Amino acid sequence: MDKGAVIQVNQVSKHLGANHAIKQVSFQVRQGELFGVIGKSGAGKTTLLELISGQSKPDEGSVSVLGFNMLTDGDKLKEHINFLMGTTTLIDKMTVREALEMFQDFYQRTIDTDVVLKQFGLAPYADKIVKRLSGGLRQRTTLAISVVNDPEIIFLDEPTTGLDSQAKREYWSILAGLRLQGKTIVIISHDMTEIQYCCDRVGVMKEGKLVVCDSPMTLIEELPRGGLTMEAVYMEYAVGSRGGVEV
Ligand SMILES: Nc1ncnc2c1ncn2[C@@H]1O[C@H](COP(=O)(O)OP(=O)(O)OP(=O)(O)O)[C@@H](O)[C@H]1O
Repeated sequence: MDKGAVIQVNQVSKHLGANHAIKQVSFQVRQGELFGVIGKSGAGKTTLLELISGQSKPDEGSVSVLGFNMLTDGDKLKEHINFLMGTTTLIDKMTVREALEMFQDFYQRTIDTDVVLKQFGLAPYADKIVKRLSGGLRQRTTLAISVVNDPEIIFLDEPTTGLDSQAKREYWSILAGLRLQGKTIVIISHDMTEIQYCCDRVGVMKEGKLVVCDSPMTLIEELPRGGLTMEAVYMEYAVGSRGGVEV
């Protein structure tokens, strides 16, 4: 693993039924990075996140996270990472505090509930039922859950989908705070504006391949046909004909 890399993915492939969902993907994520994964629906983003967070195993290739080999040391890694899916259904009927406490039980190392509530501005809502909160506060609750074990790496699958602009801004400002604490964050998003302004680097997926991976600014500046935004990068690599380029 390169110095500074906390995630190292080497030539990873994964089949899901008849689908070749991930095709020889290689990349690294460095310590403290906010790393975005983008691509069309079905491109393989969630499957990739599941592979690097230890939720599933590759058919070929290797994944090393924080120096742990995911094939042999997945259980040891659990304490050091957290994986947040988009849904809040599981915690809908609980209070915010109950939800945090339930997830704390999964880990040996945990942060005090009141500290987490305060950090995420959730103290006034601690005894409210999650389902009755606004979308922004619900997503803030799920993000708070994702730090209960003080993880070094957090994986987020489309956490801001459905949020209004203000709630998105609040969400990303909390992510920026977590990054300042040195946490590494890998996030899937369909919102090219938030990807452009908030991520350190972005990987673009197309049909199971990682077709390009760099900082948003570099990707924009090096667009072969020009363009000023991540939207143009998305159209070029995730949708357009350059989607077959290997990195
Ligand atoms: N359990 C499964 N069995 C068979 N094929 C699957 C399974 N889960 C996903 N796939 C297929 O694997 C491919 C990658 O799916 P994946 O969910 O990773 O895409 P995605 O980029 O996350 O899409 P979205 O943006 O819609 O969430 C798709 O073609 C999908 O239909």
